[in-house]
Amino acid sequence: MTSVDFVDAIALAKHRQNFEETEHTRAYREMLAAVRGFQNAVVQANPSPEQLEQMTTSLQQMQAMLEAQALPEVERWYGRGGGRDGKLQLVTPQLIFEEVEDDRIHAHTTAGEFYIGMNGAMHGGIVATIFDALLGRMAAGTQGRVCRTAYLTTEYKAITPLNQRLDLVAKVESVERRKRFVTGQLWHGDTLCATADALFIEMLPGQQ
Ligand SMILES: CCCCCCCC/C=C\CCCCCCCC(=O)SCCNC(=O)CCNC(=O)[C@H](O)C(C)(C)COP(=O)(O)OP(=O)(O)OC[C@H]1O[C@@H](n2cnc3c(N)ncnc32)[C@H](O)[C@@H]1OP(=O)(O)O
Repeated sequence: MTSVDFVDAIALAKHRQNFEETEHTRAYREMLAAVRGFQNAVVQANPSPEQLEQMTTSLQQMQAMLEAQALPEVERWYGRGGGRDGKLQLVTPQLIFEEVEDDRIHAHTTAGEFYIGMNGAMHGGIVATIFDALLGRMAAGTQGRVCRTAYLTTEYKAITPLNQRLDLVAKVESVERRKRFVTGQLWHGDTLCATADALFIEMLPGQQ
């Protein structure tokens, strides 16, 4: 099968749900953790000209190595492995799922410096991205329903800190036909930093 066969979102999701945790994929997870560490370090340093030259050369070499092995989406490990430790992805800080029920999720995360907005606060787009991932997972529920975001509204109530545990709560408020209305909260201790409400639509066979 090629990526062209997977214009159908349900078929693609179903195929990608079969993900085996092996030593090899654990090593991939570790590599992604190293990339996160690198991202955090790279935003914090002003390297010397020599260090920059060395870094650029090494990075270009690694990029070429990976480009030579690029695969269609359907075959990639990236974006899969959605267990307690969340998916293998880099677009949000790692989400750790503590409890996943069909109408409620408790999760937590800690965002490194890479996700900075300004003055120690998390970037607002990242807060919204965390909610998209969390509420998308909520819409999927325990059945793994394949849904897409129709809208997502985020309210920023207090600065979301970096490098500190953040607690995430998601809830299904109501369900009408293919529509799932879901809400989310992002807490730092007793401080409610952000809230979201969203509508997710369950995909029909044949939809992308
Ligand atoms: C056993 C364990 C298993 C575990 C499994 C784990 C699985 C984990 C899975 C995942 C976790 C992570 C998940 C991440 C999630 C990320 C998701 C994204 O970011 S998706 C990218 C961004 N979103 C888009 O690109 C969508 C673009 N929009 C569209 O494609 C369409 O508009 C779509 C599909 C959303 C709806 O189109 P239509 O043609 O299918 O449906 P129509 O008829 O238009 O709408 C259906 C109903 O919804 C309402 N509706 C649609 N959009 C609305 C809106 N914006 N506001 C209000 N109502 C809306 C309509 O009025 C209609 O309502 P009425 O049933 O008639 O009452």
